[in-house]
Amino acid sequence: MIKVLPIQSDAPTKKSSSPGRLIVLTGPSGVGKGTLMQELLKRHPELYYSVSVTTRSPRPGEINGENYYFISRTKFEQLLAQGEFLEWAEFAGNYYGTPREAVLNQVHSGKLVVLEIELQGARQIRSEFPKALSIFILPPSMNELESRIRGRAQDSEEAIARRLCRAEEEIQAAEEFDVQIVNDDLENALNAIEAVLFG
Ligand SMILES: Nc1ncnc2c1ncn2[C@@H]1O[C@H](COP(=O)(O)OP(=O)(O)OP(=O)(O)O)[C@@H](O)[C@H]1O
Ligand SMILES: Nc1nc2c(ncn2[C@@H]2O[C@H](COP(=O)(O)O)[C@@H](O)[C@H]2O)c(=O)[nH]1
Repeated sequence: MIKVLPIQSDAPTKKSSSPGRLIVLTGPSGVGKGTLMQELLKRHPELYYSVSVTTRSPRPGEINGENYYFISRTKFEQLLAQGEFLEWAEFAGNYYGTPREAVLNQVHSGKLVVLEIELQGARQIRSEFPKALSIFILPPSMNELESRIRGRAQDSEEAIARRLCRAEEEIQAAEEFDVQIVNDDLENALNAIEAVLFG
């Protein structure tokens, strides 16, 4: 089940005259959001990538504080009760959330802040922060999506099935977002994102 925390309705851009802005990068698991994000950060180090909090176990090579802040469910629920998340969701059996304070501070200081998040969180940000720019990343096909998730070789069969099932649902929602980009050729997709962000 997906649950979303209601968040305050004051959009950060209303509090500052700076050009800071929230950018939402969403799309199904395995579509390549993280890969695109890494490349974007290499090309545009001025972007601020919001490191999420999760109760998922780290995958091999993932670093606490860099890929995610990995915490227990009890700790997540405590932070949630304290209103520490800008948005949060339960996805494939784990909690994920965006740290509120760090993100809003960066937006207020004039940064483009990118949230790489799943559908329910993206919807919540869109509804609470109407000036946020939202980009939905689509796979070239469901077969290609499955082979990317399998190729990553970091999820159990059960997790793969859950992610693919959820992906079907998420793709139906693509049109809700400002821009849709197919991540077929990586370079083309990157160029399309850059065009949207920087004109
Ligand atoms: N354009 C592309 N062509 C081929 N393979 C790609 C492309 N983009 C990403 N991949 C590969 O697909 C796999 C999944 O990518 P990635 O982990 O970035 O997806 P994701 O959307 O961030 O997933 P999640 O939301 O589950 O974190 C990786 O092995 C990555 O190398
Ligand atoms: N709503 C949120 N979704 C998030 C956040 N951080 C990551 N995600 C999304 O979760 C799924 C699964 O991620 P994985 O790393 O376990 O493969 C994926 O779609 C991520 O984009 C968050 O803070 N909030």
